[in-house]
Amino acid sequence: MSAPLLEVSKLSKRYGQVIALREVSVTVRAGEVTCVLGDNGAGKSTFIKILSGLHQYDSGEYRIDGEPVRLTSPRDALDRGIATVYQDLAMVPLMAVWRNFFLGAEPTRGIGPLRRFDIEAAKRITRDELLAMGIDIRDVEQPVGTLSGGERQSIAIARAVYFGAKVIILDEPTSALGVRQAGVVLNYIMRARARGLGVIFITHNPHHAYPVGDHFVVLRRGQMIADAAKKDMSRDDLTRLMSGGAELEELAHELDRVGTASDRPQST
Ligand SMILES: Nc1ncnc2c1ncn2[C@@H]1O[C@H](COP(=O)(O)OP(=O)(O)OP(=O)(O)O)[C@@H](O)[C@H]1O
Repeated sequence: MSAPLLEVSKLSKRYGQVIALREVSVTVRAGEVTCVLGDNGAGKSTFIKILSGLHQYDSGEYRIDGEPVRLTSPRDALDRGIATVYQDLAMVPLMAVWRNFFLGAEPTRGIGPLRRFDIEAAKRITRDELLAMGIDIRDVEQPVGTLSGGERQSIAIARAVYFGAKVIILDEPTSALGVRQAGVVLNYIMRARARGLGVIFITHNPHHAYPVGDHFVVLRRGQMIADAAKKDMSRDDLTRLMSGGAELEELAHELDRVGTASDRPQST
């Protein structure tokens, strides 16, 4: 079997006294969706930042195509085919869909001083690429801000695919969306997978993760509390793991609150 596209093993990271990640191991293969689930403070953002080259890890190993790497910037990650689609999507709402698609990487025509942005090519490529992902935008001249959240997420995914990503990391792509729009995005995740990409889907929602995931990793307070292939984990197991986490967090918070209240001097 060929080397996984991306593999981290026993990755740890601390911020001062806070252990944000403790020995986290995740493997991503071509044509697979790996879901990383966790509630607030589980370490999801830290995990994304390390994979995308924004943060360094303290210990463990990070391999891309089997080769150990120490990424120094998001550019470095992109050059190795690791693209991260953040919640804010890095799009300009007032600009047309096609302009956003090519933001910062415009196709040019001609050479030397005659080199110029090839608008027609950009529009055509945008239309074709979106269609290939099953996204039927009526008009690529439409400002991105007029599209639905699900459509915007899908365009960001299509853009990453077009620009050569082998692995896409999706940062809570469905969390701000209603059920229908979330369904739209989950559909594009399946399409990216069908095109042979490795997908890391970060979410706190087991109902969004389960239908599209091949593998599930659950983080709680920086630690892996579950790591299983779909055949070894039912939807109920995953939901239970996540709701258990939320309950525990809430309980800890409540205990802190009660503890603080009982420390206060009693008024007479
Ligand atoms: N720059 C930082 N300095 C200190 N502590 C940090 C920093 N970034 C994150 N942490 C802590 O590390 C832990 C993990 O945080 P992280 O943001 O990765 O979790 P998360 O799963 O993304 O949570 P959320 O869903 O709330 O964003 C938390 O306890 C957080 O307070």
